[in-house]
Amino acid sequence: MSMSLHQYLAREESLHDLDPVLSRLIVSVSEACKEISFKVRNGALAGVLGLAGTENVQGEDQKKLDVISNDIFVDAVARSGSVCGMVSEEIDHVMSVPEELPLGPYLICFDPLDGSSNIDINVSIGSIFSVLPAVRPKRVAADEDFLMSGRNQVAAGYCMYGPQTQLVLTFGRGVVMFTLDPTTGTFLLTQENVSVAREAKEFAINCSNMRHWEAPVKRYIAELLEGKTGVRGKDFNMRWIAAMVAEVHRILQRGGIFMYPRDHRDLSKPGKLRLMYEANPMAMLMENAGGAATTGRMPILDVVPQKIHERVAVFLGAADEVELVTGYHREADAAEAK
Ligand SMILES: O=P(O)(O)OC[C@H]1O[C@](O)(COP(=O)(O)O)[C@@H](O)[C@@H]1O
Ligand SMILES: [Mg+2]
Ligand SMILES: [Mg+2]
Repeated sequence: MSMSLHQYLAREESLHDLDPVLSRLIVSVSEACKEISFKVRNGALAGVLGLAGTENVQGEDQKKLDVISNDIFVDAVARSGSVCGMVSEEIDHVMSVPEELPLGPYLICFDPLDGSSNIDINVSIGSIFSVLPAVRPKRVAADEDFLMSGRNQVAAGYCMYGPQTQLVLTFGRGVVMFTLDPTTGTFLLTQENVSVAREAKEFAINCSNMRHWEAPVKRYIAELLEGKTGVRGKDFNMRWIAAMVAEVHRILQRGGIFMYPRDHRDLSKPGKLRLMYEANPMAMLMENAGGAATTGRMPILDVVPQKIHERVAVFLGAADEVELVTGYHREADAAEAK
């Protein structure tokens, strides 16, 4: 009989002094994910497909499920009594906890629904979360409270709504996976010690942006595409699910590298993905699974954000591949500096 999420958290509390308040936050997140999962499963029957008719702070069209998932997350987390501030992809400002609810010592950042373009086509989507310590817990949270590097994360994870609903979690002591038992509504531990091999034979990148990439990315991908006949001397396969959660999940299960590089279209945007609720939690999971995660120039977890919705270039997965493409950036930058 597998261990439930509650039993796992109790074990962590006794073995590793996991803060019970942090446990409670994770339980609240898991409850939010369960509720989102039920809505996703029912799709059109629950009236959750299609556009909401609004835009988020990133100027993206919000889907109904983006808005619904955000509301579910905000409500569950605020009521947990474990946080004193929330940042969501869908809300431009930092959210404080309402007066009538208790405050806790943590901050949470989340992407309530990742892979939005997959919602209406019944392909895997997910939710991503990152937990930070609040330096000074206070009733009115401010942007500055959140502006610390991802190294400070005390927990991170995602929930994937695919053929199965799976919750993947790290407290900085390895990566564990839970699968939602749909008959009992319980998350059960299905994998411990998740690890990513150093080598890879699969890569994921949106090749339609190739003409906009920087030279080191073009070089790296060209070499992968040359396969056995090129400098790499082996063939690589390619995948693109268009949901970071699903790409990361595949890498945690069978290896590979995922990339969303910056490009030359809008130099004010250092990438598409957002640091605080997409890149940081996935980077913490990768490093805890023995993989790596960089911006092409530095470890993602060392980036100190200037703003809560900051974007960043992402290269994550198999350590050897991430090191190689990061080295290509280093070489290109050094040549340019000469
Ligand atoms: O449109 P593209 O280039 O395929 O981008 C897909 C990427 O955008 C994202 O969907 C962005 O996340 P949101 O859906 O939360 O905005 C990533 O999950 C994914 O990797
Ligand atoms: Mg996302
Ligand atoms: Mg999203």
